[in-house]
Order: sequence, then structure tokens, then C-alpha cells
Amino acid sequence: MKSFGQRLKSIFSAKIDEEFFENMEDLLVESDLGALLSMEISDKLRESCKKKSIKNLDGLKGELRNILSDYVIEDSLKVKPGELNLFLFLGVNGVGKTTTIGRLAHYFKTKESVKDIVLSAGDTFRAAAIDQLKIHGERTNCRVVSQQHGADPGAVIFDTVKSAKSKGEELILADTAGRMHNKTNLIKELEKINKIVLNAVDKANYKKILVVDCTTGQNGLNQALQFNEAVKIDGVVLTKYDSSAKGGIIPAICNRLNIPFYFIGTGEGLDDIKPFNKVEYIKELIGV
Ligand SMILES: Nc1nc2c(ncn2[C@@H]2O[C@H](COP(=O)(O)OP(=O)(O)OP(=O)(O)O)[C@@H](O)[C@H]2O)c(=O)[nH]1
Repeated sequence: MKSFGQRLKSIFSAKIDEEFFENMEDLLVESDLGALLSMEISDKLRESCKKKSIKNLDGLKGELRNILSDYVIEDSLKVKPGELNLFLFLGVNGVGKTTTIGRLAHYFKTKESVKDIVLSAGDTFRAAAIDQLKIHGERTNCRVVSQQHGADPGAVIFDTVKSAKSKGEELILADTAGRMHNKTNLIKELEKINKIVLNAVDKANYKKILVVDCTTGQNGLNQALQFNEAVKIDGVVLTKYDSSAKGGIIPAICNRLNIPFYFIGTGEGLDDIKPFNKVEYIKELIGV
């Protein structure tokens, strides 16, 4: 599939006319920005091109970069030294939560020199998720707190907080299930986990992080809205950025929920994650 930048080039004919802006709007919709946001961005682009008499593709790309920049929020996910940090990972099944925890354990150890990281196997719904987390624990040399398949996830995370506090560990990366017998159960379970964590951590740096799969398109926005309603999300990690030529879900989520993106997953290996960089992302999307 062609990238946004390649397609932008192909819809650009000699002049920037009404047909161009119509195609532009379609292109934004196809790139997962959603109909309303695409219209808004395309209208702003039309206006500024008119005002500044922009007539070439480079000028237009520059304007689009400026406009998109207002819709994309970047923030760094930092471990606060000397206190307990708890990052709780949420998201529907298969988006890459467990893999993200493994990659971030590796990242924080190697790039941010965080010494004591503990992984909490809060996805007790899928038996394999516990084993998968244990493997990540072995690979990254991190302690793993788990109970048996089907155990209460709130209890697992509560135990993790208790033991991390007594051992003076700095960072907990906690997994949660992405699937339950039905959606209402999942949301209820997450609300319960959140309450337990809030009671257990008191002064911790607690972040609720949604993991969104880049290949699911606009569905990612619906997931963000649902999870945010249950437990007010602090920020997002986008996975499988390597498997999609789109990525318009980023401005769509930032714009609707006013939350930042922290990291981008670019593969299945331990090193395949990087902090989200807004300027780089917009450059990559539009094509320099
Ligand atoms: N190409 C690619 N694959 C990824 C990335 N992140 C995760 N995956 C793959 O996506 C699949 C699902 O990842 P998991 O980490 O098991 O997903 P999960 O959200 O924990 O799934 P549940 O436990 O079922 O909720 C695995 O095969 C991962 O290797 C990424 O950034 N790029």
C-alpha cells in the first residue's frame, strides 16, 4: 500500500484547485483520521493556501505539517526516581500489551537505567499471557508477580504493589486482560483494578496507558473512547506501526481525547519500540 505522502503526490496535479481539496479530504479519511477531522483539516488547508497564495506541492506540505502539528500530542513517559511508578497497560486483545511490557522493560533498563522493574501478570483471563510475561521477565531480567490462570487480576496487581513497596522497586509494568466473557465485564474489571491500584499506591506515579494497534484503523478511536470512559487514560502506545502505511489514528485520538502518545511499536523484537516523536511522525506521514 502506498504511503500518505506518495498518495498526496499522486493527487497533486498542476494546480491546487477544488478537486484537489476534495481528493485531499478523501485521502485523510482513508488514512484513518475520520470524516469530521478530515474535513476540518482539509478546510484549514484550503483557507491557508488561499491566504498565502500557495501553489506548489512543497508549500502545501509545509502548511499541512503546521496544521497537523496542532492536532498531535507528544509526551514522554518518565520513571520518577525515588518513588514507586506504576504503568498499567490496557487495550483489547491482541493489540500488543504483553509484548509492549517486555519491550518497555528492556527500554527502561537499557535506555533509562531503571534498575528494579517488576512485571505484574494482571491478564489472568488468557493462560498464555502469564507464560508470555514470564518469558519477558526472564529475557529482561525482571521479577514477575503472577497467580494462576483465572485468579483475580486486582489481587495480582495489589500483591505486586505490596511486594514492590517492601523491596523498594521503582517500576511496575502491569498487564491486563483485553477480553472477558463480554465487554461489560471487561470494563467493570478495569474499573475495579483501577480502584484497587488507587488504594494501594497512594503516592505513586500511576499512569493508565492504552495500547492501540495501528492496523485496526478508526476502531482504535472507539477503543480509546470506551477505555477512557472506564478509567480515564493518561496516554497511548501505538503498536504495529511497521505493519501499516497509515497512522492517521494518532491525530484522531489526540484530537478527540486530548491525550498524548508516549511510544511507537515498530516490530516484535525487544528493541522495536521508540518514544513517540511528533515532528518525526508528521514528517514520515506527509513525506518530506
Ligand atoms: N509487527 C508487529 N507486531 C507486534 C507489535 N506489537 C505486538 N505485535 C505482535 O502482536 C501479537 C499480539 O501481541 P500480544 O502482546 O500478545 O497482545 P496482547 O494485547 O497482550 O493480547 P491479549 O493478551 O490477547 O490481550 C504478537 O504476535 C506480537 O508479537 C509491533 O509493534 N509490530
